[in-house]
Amino acid sequence: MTTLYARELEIALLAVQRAALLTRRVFRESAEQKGTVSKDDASPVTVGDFGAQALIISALRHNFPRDAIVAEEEASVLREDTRLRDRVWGLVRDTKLSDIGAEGLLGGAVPDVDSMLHLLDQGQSQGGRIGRVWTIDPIDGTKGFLRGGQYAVALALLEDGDVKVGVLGCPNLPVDDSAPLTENIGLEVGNDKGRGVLFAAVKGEGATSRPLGTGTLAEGHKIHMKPLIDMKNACFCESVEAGHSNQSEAAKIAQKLGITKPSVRMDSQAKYGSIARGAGDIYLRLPTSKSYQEKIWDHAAGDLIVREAGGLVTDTRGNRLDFGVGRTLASNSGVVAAPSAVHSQVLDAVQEVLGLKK
Ligand SMILES: Nc1ncnc2c1ncn2[C@@H]1O[C@H](COP(=O)(O)O)[C@@H](O)[C@H]1OP(=O)(O)O
Ligand SMILES: [Mg+2]
Ligand SMILES: [Mg+2]
Ligand SMILES: [Mg+2]
Repeated sequence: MTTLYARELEIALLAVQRAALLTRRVFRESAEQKGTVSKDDASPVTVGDFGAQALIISALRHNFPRDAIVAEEEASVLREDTRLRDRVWGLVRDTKLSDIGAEGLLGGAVPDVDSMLHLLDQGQSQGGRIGRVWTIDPIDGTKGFLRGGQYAVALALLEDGDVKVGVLGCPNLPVDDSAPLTENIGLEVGNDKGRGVLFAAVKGEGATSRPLGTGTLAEGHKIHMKPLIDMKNACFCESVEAGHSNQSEAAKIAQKLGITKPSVRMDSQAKYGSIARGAGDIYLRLPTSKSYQEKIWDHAAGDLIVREAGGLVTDTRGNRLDFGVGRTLASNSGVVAAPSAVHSQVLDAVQEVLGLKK
């Protein structure tokens, strides 16, 4: 039974559920209809990212008005492009939870388009090691979202730099925790049957999974990483995008560990959720450049969910991910997530291949 952070967890689950309803509507549209624009760093953002972020911030502002928010997106593009703005507004205005009580807990509808733009800009906190900070990735794995594959709606609460609550909504993962891990690219659009899962964790209270539906929240059930008895049967997950994680180094590490199965490539923090429920075993994220700093919203929820399911998450140097240094994981490099019992063995192989051994 959840005792600490019960209210934060409930609001986070409902906020992610509502945002995921919005993203699902956009997911069904063709690539052109997703309203994709390119950001300054050349990464894509869609009407789904903007709409989901506005809904989540609205729920947080209603319930926790004093907390800081670190979110990926902001409204400047929408202030210039009124057509895009109006499409986002249409989605935000029309997306509600069917459970009226739950919708009320989130504070109900965003009143108008200007409030929506104002909400979208409320995620620019610099983060840091003091106080309560929510971090939001409204669509994690936008490239997967555009490709018709995996993506996640991610929300986490940090307190003094430590992750206390994490929720991941994965609309395209199988509901069934024991379903085999597949790449799921080019999913049949409009057929959500058997798909959609909400992962959650509270520090010290374990990790759960439940169906991500449209109605009243289902009860969560505990999930655990799979005990890895024989490394050669391990299933490891990595990014689809070769630019996000070094796939050739990952292959060398797998070989060193004696892993015989090919890696499963999927976008987003769906990888963290998948290993937390034992559908996969190991998640490696290996830097492709010295200059890229991982963002806290790309890892906070997944990090806690994996650790609460019996895993260990470090960077390639063996340090825990430090969410207290700002909007990025500036003091970390890459990610190594594995069941606690084998993490040091995996880290050893990672460090040998990357030449990090002293
Ligand atoms: N060079 C990079 N290295 C690692 N991750 C990156 C890089 N560029 C973008 N990302 C981020 O990786 C995340 C997706 O990871 P994955 O490939 O595992 O699904 C996205 O949030 C994406 O950010 P963005 O949202 O700005 O596109
Ligand atoms: Mg992301
Ligand atoms: Mg994103
Ligand atoms: Mg992005």
